[in-house]
Amino acid sequence: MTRSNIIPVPAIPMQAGQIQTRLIDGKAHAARLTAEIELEVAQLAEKHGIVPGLAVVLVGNNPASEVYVRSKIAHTEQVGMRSIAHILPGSTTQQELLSLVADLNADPTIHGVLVQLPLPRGIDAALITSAIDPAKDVDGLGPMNVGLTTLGLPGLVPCTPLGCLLLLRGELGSLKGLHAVVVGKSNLVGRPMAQLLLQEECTVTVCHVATADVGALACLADILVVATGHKGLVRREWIKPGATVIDVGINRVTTPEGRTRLVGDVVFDEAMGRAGRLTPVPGGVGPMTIACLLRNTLTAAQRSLR
Ligand SMILES: Nc1nc(=O)c2c([nH]1)NC[C@@H]1CN(c3ccc(C(=O)N[C@@H](CCC(=O)O)C(=O)O)cc3)C=[N+]21
Repeated sequence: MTRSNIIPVPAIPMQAGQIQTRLIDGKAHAARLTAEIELEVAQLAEKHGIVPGLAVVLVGNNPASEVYVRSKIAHTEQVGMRSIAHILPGSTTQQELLSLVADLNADPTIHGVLVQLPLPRGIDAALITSAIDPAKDVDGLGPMNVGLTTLGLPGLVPCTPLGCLLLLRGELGSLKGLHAVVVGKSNLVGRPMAQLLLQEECTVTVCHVATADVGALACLADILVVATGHKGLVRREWIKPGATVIDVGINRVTTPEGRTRLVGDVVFDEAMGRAGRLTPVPGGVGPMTIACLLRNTLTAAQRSLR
């Protein structure tokens, strides 16, 4: 028997157990951002008589989407902007949706257009996002804004990745030279996130569903951004001791008591004491997504003056 069999060598360095994980307070970061936005909205009204208008389009009845849309509308009004909800039945055709988007594009009182995803079967999401005027594409998901973001040029940046970036900058300052691992390659989060981190001069690794050993790459990350929608994916061993972990996952689970609650993609209890900083779910990325939507709507309204 070798010595290591008698005295078990801990898989984790001893100090790792002593790490004090700092929770990243997304609500507090979002509140600061929102206060700035509120001020600029007031200035825009005073100097130019403009009230930023956001149109939120929801097709079909997805209970989770309805909650987000209500929340978006409430926040928009809190900062003094106007929001217009278009709630359409699940039977809406692609043509009907395209024609609504065309009307919103032509409406000078609307500065931002957001079509909530996912869309019902039979509607091509890429076609719809492409139809939104790039100047009003506050989700930043259309080809023009995706291109601008990728080139590092000023356009409209997708809200969730922008929110994650602002959290990272706020917590860490410069991200230059850090190794960022992004898990997930969705158009909504993973891909734009990787582009923004590249812009910050991070070394970026993108892992996805076909990656052979995600854990082996994840544990090299100084910054680990997880956006897969798989609860329990990220275990303790996947996290480099002291790393900053951004959990974008939102998964609804039912507790043994029959209540529903939200969990992320990271096993929270295992990340505590291992990560240096960690975003909770809820209260992490979610509030920043909403704040960034308001930021983008304000930006679109400000640019409409030029
Ligand atoms: N075109 C489009 N743009 C989106 O930005 C978009 C979308 N489609 N489809 C769905 C996802 C999801 N999403 C969230 C926004 C806020 C919270 C949020 O505020 N979450 C709170 C908790 C909310 C709760 O308790 O249910 C939190 O994490 O603290 C969550 C999720 C935007 N999305």
